[in-house]
Amino acid sequence: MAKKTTKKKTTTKKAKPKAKPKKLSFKLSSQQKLIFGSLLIILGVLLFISFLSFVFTGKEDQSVLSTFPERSEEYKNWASQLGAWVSELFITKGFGIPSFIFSGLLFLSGVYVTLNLKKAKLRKHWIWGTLIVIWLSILFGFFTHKYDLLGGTIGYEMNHFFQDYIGKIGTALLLLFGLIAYLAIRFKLTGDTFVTIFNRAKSNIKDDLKSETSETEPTVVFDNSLTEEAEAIKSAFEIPLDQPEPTISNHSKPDTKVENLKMEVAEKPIEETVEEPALKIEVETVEEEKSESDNLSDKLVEDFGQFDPTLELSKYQFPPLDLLKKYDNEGISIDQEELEENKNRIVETLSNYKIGISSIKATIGPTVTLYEIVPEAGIRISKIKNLEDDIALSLAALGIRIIAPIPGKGTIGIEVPNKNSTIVSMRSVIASQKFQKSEMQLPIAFGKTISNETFVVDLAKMPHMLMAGATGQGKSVGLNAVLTSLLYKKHPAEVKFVLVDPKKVELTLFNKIERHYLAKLPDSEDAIITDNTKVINTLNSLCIEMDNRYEMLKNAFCRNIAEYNAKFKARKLNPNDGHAFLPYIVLVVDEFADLIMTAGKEVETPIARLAQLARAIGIHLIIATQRPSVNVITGIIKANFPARIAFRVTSKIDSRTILDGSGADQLIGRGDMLYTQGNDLIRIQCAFVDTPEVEKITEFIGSQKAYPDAHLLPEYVGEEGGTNLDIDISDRDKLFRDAAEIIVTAQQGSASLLQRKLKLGYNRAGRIIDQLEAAGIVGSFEGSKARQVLVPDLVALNQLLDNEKQ
Ligand SMILES: Nc1ncnc2c1ncn2[C@@H]1O[C@H](COP(=O)(O)OP(=O)(O)OP(=O)(O)O)[C@@H](O)[C@H]1O
Repeated sequence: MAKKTTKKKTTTKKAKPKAKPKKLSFKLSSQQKLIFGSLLIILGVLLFISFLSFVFTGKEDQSVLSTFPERSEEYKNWASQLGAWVSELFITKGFGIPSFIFSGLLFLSGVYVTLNLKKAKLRKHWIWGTLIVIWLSILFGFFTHKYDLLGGTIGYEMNHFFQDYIGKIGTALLLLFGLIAYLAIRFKLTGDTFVTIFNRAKSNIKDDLKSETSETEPTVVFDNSLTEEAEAIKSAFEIPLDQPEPTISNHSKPDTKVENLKMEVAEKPIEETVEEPALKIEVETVEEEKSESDNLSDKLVEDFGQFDPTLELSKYQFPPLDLLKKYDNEGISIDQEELEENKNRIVETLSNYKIGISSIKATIGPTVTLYEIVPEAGIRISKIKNLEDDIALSLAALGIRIIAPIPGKGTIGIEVPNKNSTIVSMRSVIASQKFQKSEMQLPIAFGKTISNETFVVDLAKMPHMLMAGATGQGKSVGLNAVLTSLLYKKHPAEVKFVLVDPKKVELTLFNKIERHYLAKLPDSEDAIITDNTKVINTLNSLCIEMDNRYEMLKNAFCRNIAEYNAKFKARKLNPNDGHAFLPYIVLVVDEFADLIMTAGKEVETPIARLAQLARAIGIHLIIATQRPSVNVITGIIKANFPARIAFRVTSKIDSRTILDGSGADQLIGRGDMLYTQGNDLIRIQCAFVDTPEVEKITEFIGSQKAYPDAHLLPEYVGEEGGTNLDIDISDRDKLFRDAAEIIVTAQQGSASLLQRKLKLGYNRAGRIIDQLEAAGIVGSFEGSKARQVLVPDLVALNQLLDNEKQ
């Protein structure tokens, strides 16, 4: 049995690669490459011959060309009818003489295919070759005044086209620009290169001049008919030679003419030093080019670009904003009368308790207005905090919350619900710049804050979220807002959802995007999990996925999924070594209380494990519950879910369970919520997204091309052992003895009793019953009746179990 499980577990790990859909590729064998390559070479040569002969015989063939294909006609072209016809097409009707380049490209393609060289380079040759043909054709067309072989019809016509719009000079300049652009891109020429070339030319000219002067000097020196000036030059040259250390008297002697000449001579060595740096610059550029193509991954990126995970669904279109509804009463309207009335009442109530106010300010939000007051000096904050109920009474309003003091400000806040609340539409938050321009990994647009700002948070940073609220207060709408935000921002390749919906109706709409965005177990039919027993398998499968991902991260020397994916995109990780692009996985559980009630520890343990460890590898949990009681949100779960959202709850205790403080009980419902990520509480009006809107979005996505299947999670074989009665003692469940005691004490052999008492899932309880049957503690299965208990009391049970050990 033990062996069986390990075997199955190893298959589960291997099952992962199955999830990757294979890419379709068209590959030729080596023989096929040789055949295809040589065909291209021959075609290239034939094309060249046809073109060449067309230059000489083209005119003679003109008369018969119109009759093609006529077998009886005689053609002068060396490649006969086809040759003449193709040449006419390329040269006369096409690009003229530059068409020769096409024959060269065809030949080159043959060589590339035969020798199996890099296709990316060949592609470059074709692109550049074609551009050169066009450019040359226009250039030749520039100099001809009628259709001819040089530039072809295209060259001639394009020239006229340009000249009609920008004139002859404009066309010439355009051609020059084409040449410069080509040189700059193809040969990586820069302004510096021209400076270097210019400097080199300059120094060459100077060298020439220098040698010229040195050639003329001897004639001056040794000429017998020396003029006075030449004599002076001679003496000037001679001074340093005769006297290595010239004295001042020597310099003072010569006349001004000699001095001038001396200056010229002295300038020469200075000019020579200027030449050197120009040479140095040249050497440096050469070095740079050499060191570029060392790294394999850089080369791969250069040839194929960065890895694009969205390539398989490259035509995928994100849902447009129009699918979301616009509401009439969206904008905030200021009701001056209401503001004044509330202000007066607040001031009045406080003054009744002898609390003076030095200033008051109002910030109007979509559902609530915040009155910020600064009390007079010497007033205790706790005194105001205790007046919550009195202020609520005087304002005759529900949902009054006092924040004393407002963190980061020296004021006290009193939140009063507006008489007419405005709807925060999903459309308005999705369309906001804050959301659209966010660089977050998993951005969520929740709604608007009290100061009417769009509230966007990153789920990846949270990293898990707990959501609670009494029924009908906006939890499901909140979950839909989260999912909609991600659908508007993330490509199907980047994020996958695991949806658990015990209520069976809340998330069904997302079935339509199963093959785009959902993840499921390999052999399950529906991607959305509604059956509690399947949840346990899925959670355990996510734990395996987590372990697998950690292994991949470890092998890639990465600390988190963002680093890993960046490395994978830069082609630094080889898919043949088991690496793959990792999408984020978001697990959404719509009713957690129900799960805990039916499966207890079996659900709690993997959830806690995922919550503790999964943040780095991109698995994030969102758990919602109607009943935020301590046996649902246990200490271990709470500790690992720093981000909490509370919709309205019915009691202060519930509010404390979810937020570690009161406040959620004072909300007004309909999407009014409090958000905390550890410290401050932020009051937000959740964006409203209705079912028809979600339906439209999922339909829009669902109608597009999808992956062949939902994203498959690793297979998990649970502890369902079947009814094997020879169960080994060592294989027994850890809770076997506890279960036996419960059954014997109650004298009732039912699995549901164990489920309740031990908080077990159905599968595990059933398996323990099987083990109890094998041990002879309970009788065999009797249909709907409970099994018979064969051991009368605990003493007998202890005896039986002790005997087994011997
Ligand atoms: N953000 C919102 N803005 C305006 N109205 C809202 C908002 N959220 C919820 N509502 C209103 O409250 C109703 C109930 O919301 P929702 O179905 O989300 O509650 P729930 O907490 O999921 O309830 P249950 O637990 O019973 O499913 C909605 O039909 C809608 O009319």
